[in-house]
Amino acid sequence: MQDVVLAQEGFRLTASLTVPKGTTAAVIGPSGAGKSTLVSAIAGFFPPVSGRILWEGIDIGGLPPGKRPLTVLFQDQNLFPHLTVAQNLGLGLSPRLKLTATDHDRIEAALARVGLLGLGARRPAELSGGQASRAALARALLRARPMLLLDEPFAALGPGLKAEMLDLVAEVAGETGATVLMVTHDPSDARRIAPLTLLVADGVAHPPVPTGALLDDPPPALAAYLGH
Ligand SMILES: Nc1ncnc2c1ncn2[C@@H]1O[C@H](COP(=O)(O)OP(=O)(O)OP(=O)(O)O)[C@@H](O)[C@H]1O
Repeated sequence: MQDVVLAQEGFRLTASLTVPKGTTAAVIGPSGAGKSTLVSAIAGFFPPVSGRILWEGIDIGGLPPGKRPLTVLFQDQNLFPHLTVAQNLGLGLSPRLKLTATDHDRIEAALARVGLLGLGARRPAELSGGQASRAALARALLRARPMLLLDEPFAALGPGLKAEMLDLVAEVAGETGATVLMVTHDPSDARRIAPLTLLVADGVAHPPVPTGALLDDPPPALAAYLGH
């Protein structure tokens, strides 16, 4: 992000930073600091006032969300309620759901990977919150875009399940070489899978720094947020 300025009423955030390709970076900072806004801007849902957003040196700022080289996972509203779970996953492969036999096999494999084998025929309303999160993650995995943006998609899960999902993200990101940006309120999420962390506080999205060092010796804005 080059000299990016994001603003809405009473709120302004600047970002000049680079996330190294293929790494996982956590995004942490106080509530209302602008973490979700930052992710929305990268995903193309929130236009910056100024500045450029580049992927591999190419300005993606003019592209609509669906054309950007990324998948974004939010806490809610990831699944279409009128489609089955399998069809929702299918959207990760073909936006018009023109699916081949191979596609169906891949969908089954993705469901198995997130522990949802046999639930493909259900509608999202017939899943628990945790199962819905896993289905959304499975679709993101099938989409296999170079960048994965996570805006607390696992916040509603219990600690064990959340850890499992994080590990799955790390595993798949490792396999595919994806660059991951993960908004979280839980420093242990960052320690678990993100070598780098990007602090959003006081109107600035700071460049990513090594997670352990940042959390062990936090600057004042982060220390206050962490309750140190
Ligand atoms: N639709 C909106 N209209 C006006 N202001 C908004 C809107 N959405 C968010 N804001 C404001 O923008 C700022 C950044 O919000 P954002 O959701 O990005 O913060 P956040 O760091 O993700 O917070 P949290 O950790 O609580 O989710 C906040 O001051 C918020 O009040």
